[in-house]
Amino acid sequence: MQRLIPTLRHDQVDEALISVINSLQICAKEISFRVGQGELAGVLGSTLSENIQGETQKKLDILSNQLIKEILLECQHVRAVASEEEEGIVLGNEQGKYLVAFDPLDGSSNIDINSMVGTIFSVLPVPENNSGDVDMFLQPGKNQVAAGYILYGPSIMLAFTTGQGLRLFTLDQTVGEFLLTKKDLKIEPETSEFAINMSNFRHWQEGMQLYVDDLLAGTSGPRAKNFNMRWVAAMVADVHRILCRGGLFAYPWDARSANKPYKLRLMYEGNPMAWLIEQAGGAAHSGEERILDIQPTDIHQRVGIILGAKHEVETCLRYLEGSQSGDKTV
Ligand SMILES: O=P(O)(O)OC[C@H]1O[C@](O)(COP(=O)(O)O)[C@@H](O)[C@@H]1O
Ligand SMILES: [Mg+2]
Ligand SMILES: [Mg+2]
Repeated sequence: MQRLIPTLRHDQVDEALISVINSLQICAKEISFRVGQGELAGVLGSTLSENIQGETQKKLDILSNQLIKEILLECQHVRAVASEEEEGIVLGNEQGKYLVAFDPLDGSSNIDINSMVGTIFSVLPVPENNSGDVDMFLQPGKNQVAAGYILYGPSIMLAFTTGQGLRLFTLDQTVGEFLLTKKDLKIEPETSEFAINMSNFRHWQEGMQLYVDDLLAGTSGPRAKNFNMRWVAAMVADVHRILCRGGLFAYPWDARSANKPYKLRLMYEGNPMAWLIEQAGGAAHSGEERILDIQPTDIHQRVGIILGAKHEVETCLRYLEGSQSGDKTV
């Protein structure tokens, strides 16, 4: 089985980018070891602090953030990093060619129940004639040069793309190497499984409510088939399931809080996941536009997310458009 770095060389990926990816691979091994040690490593539980987004930080959020930041900033090719757990960007080498945005620990609420969590990352090129500041990061997701996630589950997996298809690697813990276990992965355009936090139903737009109502109606409803539901509450794990067996994932607009109508973040959740899904032949949309086309205005900006099986995403979008145009008969 092929190791991660030789597959990148085979694909003729730029050596500087390979070096950034190698640093991310080191981070994955460090974090997975601590996740695996759990209570023994003293990493469970919350801290007294909140991140910039007002969310209580878990010990593992802080530790993972610290590890990734330190390891990436040691890489001479990293110009700056942006993290869910950092208010501003953190500068690295002025000559670095790449920017890395990351969610150090995704699915934080799963930490204390020994369930799946992950790390999500997105690598962008440093734009020419840049300000040297946060503006460098404000590029649409279609500019990404590498993106992926590490899933800390029963086995440690890396889903990864540089735009040459989607590959899955599994960490061989006996030798400490990520080995290629699936290449050119594709998602079926049709599905009969969806993932959404149903407890938010009453807060959604009418189109989303109508869409989910029709999924639940099964064979007796207009979709004329039964749909199954899954929700791991860690985007990494829900997206991983979709890559493995198809499905639709949505964290849509909701009306719970006027100044926070979306939960998930564009730069280090939406963009990397959208690219992985598109590379696998799926679709990723905000409800208003293709996620990868969104021009960010803030490194922590939030976004609606509807992604997965291409035809199912298109069907969901027709319900959203239909209800906005007053046509309820989608
Ligand atoms: O608590 P909810 O509504 O189920 O939300 C779960 C979602 O929130 C997240 O945990 C947010 O990510 P963080 O854990 O990195 O803040 C996603 O991974 C997941 O899809
Ligand atoms: Mg997250
Ligand atoms: Mg997180």
